[in-house]
This record gives sequence, C-alpha cells and structure tokens, in this order.
Amino acid sequence: MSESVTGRPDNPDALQPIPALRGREREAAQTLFGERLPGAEKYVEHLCTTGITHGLLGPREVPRMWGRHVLNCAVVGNELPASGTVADVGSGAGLPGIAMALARPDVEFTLIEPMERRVDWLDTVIRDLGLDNVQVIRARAEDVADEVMADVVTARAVSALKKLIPMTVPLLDDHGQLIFLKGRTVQAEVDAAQKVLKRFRLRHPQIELVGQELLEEPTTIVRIRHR
Ligand SMILES: C[S@@+](CC[C@H](N)C(=O)[O-])C[C@H]1O[C@@H](n2cnc3c(N)ncnc32)[C@H](O)[C@@H]1O
Repeated sequence: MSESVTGRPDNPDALQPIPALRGREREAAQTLFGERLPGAEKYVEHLCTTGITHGLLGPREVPRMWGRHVLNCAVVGNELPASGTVADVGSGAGLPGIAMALARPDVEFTLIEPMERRVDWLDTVIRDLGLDNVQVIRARAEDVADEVMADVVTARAVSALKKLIPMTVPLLDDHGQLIFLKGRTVQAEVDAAQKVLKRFRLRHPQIELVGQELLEEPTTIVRIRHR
C-alpha cells in the first residue's frame, strides 16, 4: 500500500474501524483530556490509520488503542509536576509523549526519537492536533545531553532499566525524576540495575500503579529520583 506521511492510505479498506470510546474508557478519557478530548480522538484516528500503515504500531493494537495505549499513557500525566518540562525518550508514535501532552497542556514536552520516518509522522500529527506544548528532536537520547535538561524524563518500551538509566540521566535536571512505563518484568529489571543505580547516585526505584481509579488495567511505572 502506498501513501504519503500526510495523506490517507490508498487502500482504506485494509484498515480496521477506529475504536469508539465507550463506558468506562469514555469516562476516563473525559476526565483525563477535558476539553482536549476531540484532540485525543483525532490522535487515535492517526494511530489507527497512518500509524498502522507506517508500521509504528501493529494492526492488532487497533481494538485496544484507547485502553492499552493512549489512556494507559495519559494517566501518567497526573504524575508530572505543574508547569514542568518533560523529555520523552524513544517516543515512536508519541507514546507516552503525545498522550501526556494532550492531558497536560501546562507542561512542555520534548519528544526524542532517532528514526526519520517516525519523526516526520510525529511532526505531522502534532501540527494536525495543533499541540503547542510539544516539540520533536530527531536524535538518539545519548546525543542530546547538551541541549535537553528536563524535570522529568519518561520512556515506554525503549530498553531495560539497566540500559535506560545511562541513556536518560544526562537529560535530567538535578532535582528531576525518571518515570518509566513498565510491564511485568519491572522488579527483575530493578534487581538487574543495582550497579547502575549506584553509579548514577540514584535513589531506590519506586514501583507504582497509576490510574487505578480510572482504568481497568492500571499502568505500572517505576519512578527514580536523584539522592
Ligand atoms: C519499541 S519502540 C517504542 C515506542 C513508544 N515509546 C511506544 O511505547 O509505543 C522503541 C522506540 O525507541 C526508539 N529508540 C531506540 N533507541 C533510542 C535511543 N538511543 N534514543 C532515543 N530513542 C531510541 C526507537 O526508534 C523506537 O521508536
């Protein structure tokens, strides 16, 4: 199938229907996004169309785009300090960066993503959503320590903690914190990262469940602060 980054696929029949917001997910989305809910709906439409055809997410993710991806990431927005700055490393299709930016218009987001096709897609989507609190840098996290200094660094599905910490700590303000979205292996990752945690003089990681009051499947985060 051919299409431009800005356009719709030539063969829209190949796409699955965009999932509608219903029941508890609708309530969660209204709570999280408020007046930006139409923007979140537009973002889901992008993810379920060009996001799939550009290979940013697999087609099997379409029916669970709200619950497993957009809402799951947006709840982490509640963990961010007011009016702060966030660097989201390895944003891919804007997860968690764009989902959080929609939920937290008072926070400034920098998405760091090395792949050109993904960066082009992100720029197009951000423009279309009219998001004025998000910028994208095309780079590897390791190469932008001189230009990025954030209150919070986030990442989802980029790397295990042991590798993620050296990649992200240089982007962090002295009083900042790392917040990574993790799955079931989080405790094993923390155990395997003990030496790295000491080397960077970081406090013991806190594993937390967030969004329990809103989501059927809350989000697991690991939060790490400087000593
Ligand atoms: C599996 S994808 C996850 C994307 C998104 N965070 C998500 O949860 O859907 C990993 C992303 O990390 C990016 N990545 C890999 N190494 C990176 C690095 N050193 N610095 C920044 N991004 C990186 C990749 O290009 C890719 O987009």
